[in-house]
Amino acid sequence: MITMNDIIREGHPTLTMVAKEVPIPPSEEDREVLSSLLEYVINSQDPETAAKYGLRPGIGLAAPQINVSKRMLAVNVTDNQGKLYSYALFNPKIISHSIEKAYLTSGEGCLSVDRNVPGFVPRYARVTVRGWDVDGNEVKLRLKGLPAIVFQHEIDHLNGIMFYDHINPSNPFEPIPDAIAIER
Ligand SMILES: CNC(=O)c1cccc(C)c1Nc1nc(N2CCN(c3ccccc3Cl)CC2)nc(N2CSC[C@H]2C(=O)NC)n1
Ligand code: NI
Repeated sequence: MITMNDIIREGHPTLTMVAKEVPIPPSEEDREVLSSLLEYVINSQDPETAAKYGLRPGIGLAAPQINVSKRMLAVNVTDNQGKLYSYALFNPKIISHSIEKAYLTSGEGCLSVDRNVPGFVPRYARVTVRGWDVDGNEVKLRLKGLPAIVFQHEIDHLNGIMFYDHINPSNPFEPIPDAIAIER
């Protein structure tokens, strides 16, 4: 199982690399890595398991964060209508998105960033993501709200982008025009 010792932190070169596509159908090794990402996110949200293994809670994790520079991510998040989005995908890609933006009013955190970086992170309000699941089946997701934010944060990791790269350096809390404010 993945623990915090496996998660690399900012300053590690892998976090700023563009990760490689995973051959589909996936190898047994790639399937195990993808499953371990989802296992971590789920474990980290269970208070007992998180306390037992010292896991920092997260709702998303990308393979580069465990020093595997391959295009894989896992998300386990409930939206504000109580719908659970639990996905582990190979080669996820945003194939369309809204013009409208959205952001978390509390800012974003990252398991690879051991500090608080305040500021609004502008994201697309709605995205359509296509990827492949652990069995090699194509998956297409239409996302909005917090799930859309998390997928964009994790897909950024596959392109070597950190959430704070999107924060306005001169005014981190500058209002984002016409954007949806997501309170959590
Ligand atoms: C600087 N302010 C903040 O961090 C911040 C501050 C307040 C609110 C939010 C909403 C913030 N923002 C933020 N909070 C989260 N969590 C909220 C708590 N939660 C959690 C905690 C405990 C048990 C179970 C769970 Cl579920 C885990 C996830 N996660 C992310 N991100 C950004 S997208 C990837 C995702 C991620 O998994 N990061 C590790 N951002
Ligand atoms: Ni992150």
